[in-house]
Amino acid sequence: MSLIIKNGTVYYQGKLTKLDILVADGKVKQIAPHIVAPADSKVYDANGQLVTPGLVDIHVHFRDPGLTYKETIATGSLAAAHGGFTTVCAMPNVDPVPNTPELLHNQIKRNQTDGHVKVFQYAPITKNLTSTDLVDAQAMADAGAVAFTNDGKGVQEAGTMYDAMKAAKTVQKAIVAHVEDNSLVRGGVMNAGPIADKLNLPGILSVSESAQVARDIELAQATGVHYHICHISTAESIRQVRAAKAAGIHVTCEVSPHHLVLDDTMITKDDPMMKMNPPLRSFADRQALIAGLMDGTIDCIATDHAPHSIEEKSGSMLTAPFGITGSETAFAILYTNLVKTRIISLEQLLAAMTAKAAAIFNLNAGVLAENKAADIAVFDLHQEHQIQTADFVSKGKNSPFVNDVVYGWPKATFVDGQQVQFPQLGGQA
Ligand SMILES: NC(=O)N[C@@H](CC(=O)O)C(=O)O
Ligand SMILES: [Zn+2]
Ligand SMILES: [Zn+2]
Repeated sequence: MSLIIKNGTVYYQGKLTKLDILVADGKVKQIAPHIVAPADSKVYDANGQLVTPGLVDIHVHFRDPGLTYKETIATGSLAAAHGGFTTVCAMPNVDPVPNTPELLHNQIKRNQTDGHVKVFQYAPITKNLTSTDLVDAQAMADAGAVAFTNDGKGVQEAGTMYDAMKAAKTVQKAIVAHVEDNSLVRGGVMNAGPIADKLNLPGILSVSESAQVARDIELAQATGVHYHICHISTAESIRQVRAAKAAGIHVTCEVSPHHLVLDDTMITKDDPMMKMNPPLRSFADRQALIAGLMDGTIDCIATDHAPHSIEEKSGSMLTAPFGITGSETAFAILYTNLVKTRIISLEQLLAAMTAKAAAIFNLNAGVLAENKAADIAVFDLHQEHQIQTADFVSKGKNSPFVNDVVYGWPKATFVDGQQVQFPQLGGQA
């Protein structure tokens, strides 16, 4: 049976246009104004709504296996779909870490069987993420790794990073870096500066990120690897990426929604929901991130969806784990805070969450086109929505955006032409 998504404002070929989309056999068959639907078609009326390619998130944590009380592949991928994402890349900081091609292969199979969206899998750079023992890059690439990352931990030694980059370059995969020099973190729980001082909380120096960015850009130039920076957060890091790109070094980077809309001036008390790694930086850093997104220094937006239990995220920032959820709130938070306020255009936001995100690893996603998979998301830009923890299908309720009033709440998500159902919410309106 075919499906027709009618009367939506469709993000197609970089523009927003009133179009219909005809779907059959899981694929987009036609995109045009006023399509006459085959008689037996199901009709989804998207009148007044935004219709986009399924969003692409190259940075999520599913905690499965090992920490499934926080999230599973099933719940995390359902949360992704609930946020309008149809393609994600899952981080390897699970337990056990997929250190071997066998474990990675098994993880990829489980992503396919349990996933409600298309889940690509990262391999670690080094065994158990903290050792200096490199994984077998060729075997991991053959097993299907999308790229290599130790996300959650910085690679501390330049020599380890250099060897990892050489190996990744040989198998034509990217090194995806959580940039953090442990010797500059100093037990901090939020950004170092006047706000941390006022709250009497230990600060994380912003050079803990940018010093390693500087090192890695040098190493990327020397090895020729594709070097991708996770959740970039400081003005100094942005300045270095901008210069590296101008010099023709193959560097890309992502920014998380929370670093674009929150900064440390908004931390008014010891609040674990405001604790994430990297920390919310200064107002000036946040302005530099927005400028970097606008001028293309930042390639894409990725949520860093990092679910934790409510018990873990209660109490003090001194003891709570780093990380917040992001899949379900990303689009609405960014639309409300950056597009409705006319800081960036809707087209810019959508490019950074679809085609530009997919392009980083050449994923076949993020673009609506005839004969491509019918991975589609629908958002309501007009209706107000107050975010509630009860909205979340993720096991993680650790969001600093609860109670925020937003626009752009997701209405429907289609994966290969099938509308994803959200049983915990009793289906979506
Ligand atoms: N971002 C976070 O604060 N936490 C992430 C790890 C990471 O992305 O570095 C996690 O796995 O919880
Ligand atoms: Zn990280
Ligand atoms: Zn992460």
